[in-house]
Amino acid sequence: MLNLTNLRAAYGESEVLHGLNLNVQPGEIVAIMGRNGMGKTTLMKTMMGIVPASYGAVSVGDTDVTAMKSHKRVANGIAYVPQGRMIFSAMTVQENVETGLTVTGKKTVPPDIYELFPVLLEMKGRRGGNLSGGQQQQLAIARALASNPKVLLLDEPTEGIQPSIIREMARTLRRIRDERGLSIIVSEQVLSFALDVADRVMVIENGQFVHDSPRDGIDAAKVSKFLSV
Ligand SMILES: Nc1ncnc2c1ncn2[C@@H]1O[C@H](COP(=O)(O)OP(=O)(O)OP(=O)(O)O)[C@@H](O)[C@H]1O
Repeated sequence: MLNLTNLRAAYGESEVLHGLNLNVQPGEIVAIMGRNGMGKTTLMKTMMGIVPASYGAVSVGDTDVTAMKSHKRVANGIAYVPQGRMIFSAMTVQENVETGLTVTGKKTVPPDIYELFPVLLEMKGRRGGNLSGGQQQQLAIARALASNPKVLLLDEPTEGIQPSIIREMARTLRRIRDERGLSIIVSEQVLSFALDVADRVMVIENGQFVHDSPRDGIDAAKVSKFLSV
């Protein structure tokens, strides 16, 4: 569903992604793990078209999106929950979710989105900035789902979230995958969350994938070693 081919990206002269290859199947959840500064956010931004690829390709299904601006990528089925969530704090919960509808031409939020996140329905008139961290994360996921994506990208969704909510988030993401059949790519530093949520775990180090393992039978100690400083 999502394919990266020899993907490279740089900030000025400094190359950060050194030729990444990845093939994510429809309905597959892939966790990309790595320490701070290893390139996870840059990879997310390059898939989303916020950072341009300097070489290689990003495609969704049969569509090559490498040359497309971000909003066109959204229209082609990629949705993004950025690190730090980037909720519009002065807008209401409902207005935040509605911003995700733009590419669909719909005017109202489909009820199944609020079914996934009942707390957002309760709070739909509240300002986004008044929600807790966990609720804001739900809002950011709801907003991303409003564009009806084929591929959902989440950049370190557990950052600043309590452990009990993190477990719930893993369950919700699997439910979203089961109900909608979409593919999910999540960048992460918390191994327990990655093992809860993902079908496959990759490790990125200095802009290269250094480990790729199915969740079942994974050598968790080895992955953990990559993550320790
Ligand atoms: N805007 C930028 N300009 C120049 N260099 C950058 C920029 N953003 C990131 N970098 C560098 O690119 C490398 C990868 O950073 P990136 O943010 O992708 O890592 P990360 O794995 O997401 O880390 P974190 O977990 O801290 O978000 C780092 O060396 C970082 O200093």
